[in-house]
Amino acid sequence: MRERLELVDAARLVVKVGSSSLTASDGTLDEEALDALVDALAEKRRTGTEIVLVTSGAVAAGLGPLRLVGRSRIVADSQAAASVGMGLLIARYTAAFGRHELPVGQILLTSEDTVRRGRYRNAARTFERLLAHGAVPIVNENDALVTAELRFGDNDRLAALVAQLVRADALLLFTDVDALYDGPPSRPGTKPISVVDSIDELEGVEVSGRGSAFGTGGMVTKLQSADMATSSGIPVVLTSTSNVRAALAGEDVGTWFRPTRKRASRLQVWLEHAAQGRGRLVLDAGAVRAIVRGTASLLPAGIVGVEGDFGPGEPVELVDEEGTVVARGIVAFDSSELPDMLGRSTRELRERLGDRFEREVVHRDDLALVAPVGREQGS
Ligand SMILES: Nc1ncnc2c1ncn2[C@@H]1O[C@H](COP(=O)(O)OP(=O)(O)O)[C@@H](O)[C@H]1O
Ligand SMILES: N[C@@H](CCC(=O)OP(=O)(O)O)C(=O)O
Repeated sequence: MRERLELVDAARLVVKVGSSSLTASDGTLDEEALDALVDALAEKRRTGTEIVLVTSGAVAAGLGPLRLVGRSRIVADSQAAASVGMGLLIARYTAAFGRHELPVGQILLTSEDTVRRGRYRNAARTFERLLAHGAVPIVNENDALVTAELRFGDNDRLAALVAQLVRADALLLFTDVDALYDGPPSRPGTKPISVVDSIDELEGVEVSGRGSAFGTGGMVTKLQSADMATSSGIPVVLTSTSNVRAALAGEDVGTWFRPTRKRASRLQVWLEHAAQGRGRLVLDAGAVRAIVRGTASLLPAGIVGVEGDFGPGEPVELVDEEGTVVARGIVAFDSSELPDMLGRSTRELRERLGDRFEREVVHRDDLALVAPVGREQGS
């Protein structure tokens, strides 16, 4: 398939490998599998493609040394295992990439690092510097410290966020099945799906949670990840870890998820997929229509209510009068300034309050539509 050849000379790829691919049947870290993966990635790196690796396996790798049998149900035990296991994992990756003279940099993320704009930008900067210095960033969730409320829990969606953050050309999800199947692969007669144009077309395809004792999230979170990436213009390959070389070479292995939208700016991607509004602006029906059309900025005249406490430069949700979130955007005014401005024209505001008030409340470059309406945008 010609479109897959994009992978041959891609500038930047995000590769995610699941616990099931890095764990031997006795529950210990499968060093041979890890070395084989690194050899293939290093070879790709030599051809000029930058690689960011999102790796799972910290919890699984830490269970053995702590003599915790199977996956403990106690969260604190998993966190202790992750702390021990992440050290082992990174040591192994450092040695394996070291054989190819490639330094690695460890990045442990929490959802807070993506929700806050300053931290998102900071993370993006660190990735850029690591890549500029020729290092391979190795990413996992900061399992040892993250609380239940702030947890991604699975690395599939984390990998999609990282792909957006570093503006990758493609996201590759490596797991223990060779493709997405039209039903649980263990069921006789199920068939692999080679191309997905849109996640919506998978209605009726049965996907389930984790497939092995070591994975988290199973195919459900992989499809969520593919949806996040493709809706921001990033194609996704899903296949087994044994197909790494073939996938990187653009061969027809596994499942290829086509991008469903054009590439958006980093700010727009952040607003749509990661940001959390600090407050809400309630829009009248005319303003909602103008925003959904995708060409208008939000002016004070179209706002009928303000909720929350926020300052200029912070993300807010734009909601219709029923409370449905239509878009998220960066607001230009403080929440205390807005009530006096509502429903007024910008000219009237300039005359009453001064030049600073003759401007958009949210500029159209600083806003992103939110699904389901947003799905139609820019496609
Ligand atoms: N429709 C499906 N197609 C393919 N795999 C599926 C499907 N539904 C469930 N699965 C399961 O998803 C598993 C992969 O997810 P998971 O165990 O979380 O792996 P990883 O550790 O790589 O993230 C597979 O082993 C497979 O059994
Ligand atoms: N962050 C956890 C892995 C979570 C996870 O998503 O696992 P998996 O489904 O195997 O990719 C760890 O390193 O053990």
